[in-house]
Amino acid sequence: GGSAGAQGASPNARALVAYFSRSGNTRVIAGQIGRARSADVFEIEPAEPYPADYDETVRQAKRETETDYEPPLRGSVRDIGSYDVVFLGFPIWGMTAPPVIRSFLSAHDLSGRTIVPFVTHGGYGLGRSLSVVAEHARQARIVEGFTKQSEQERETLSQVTRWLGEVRLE
Ligand SMILES: Cc1cc2nc3c(=O)[nH]c(=O)nc-3n(C[C@H](O)[C@H](O)[C@H](O)COP(=O)(O)O)c2cc1C
Repeated sequence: GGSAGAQGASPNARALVAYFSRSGNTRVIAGQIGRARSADVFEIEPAEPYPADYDETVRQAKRETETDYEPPLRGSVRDIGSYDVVFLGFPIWGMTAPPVIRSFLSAHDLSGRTIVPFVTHGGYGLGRSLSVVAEHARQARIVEGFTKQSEQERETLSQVTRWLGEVRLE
């Protein structure tokens, strides 16, 4: 509805939390928003899951971003038009939004809706991500969101690998 949409994230607006997360940092924030605002929560997932291996995922994501590929989604939001506000969460992948975020925005008409981005990154900032969101949701209003520097899976993995090389079993 137009008037509720114009109020942005007012308490009466019907809100959806839609997020993508690989290692869980963004998922924690999504859950908190969902509980605090009694909002529906939708996890954006590719139809074909990314590899468990981190480096393979980095390579695949790089390829997909370079070719503007929009991976098919596992599911979509029923009746997206019933939401006034969409809290849209994702991690930064290769200095931009992950490919599935472009898929999500292409598959859901957010005209006249308010998008509130929440973004986690490993220390290199938001990159191009917010312009990519704007380019794929041209008729939506995008308001200032939330950003947090979070754990890097790569760093955790290398610490664990180092430790496993030294662990004393007796
Ligand atoms: C494929 C991939 C690419 C990444 N690229 C970046 C990057 O360009 N800049 C950055 O700051 N962090 C980068 N990161 C780190 C994540 O943005 C960061 O750890 C984020 O909090 C992960 O969120 P998640 O736990 O919700 O998946 C990357 C992580 C992955 C898996």
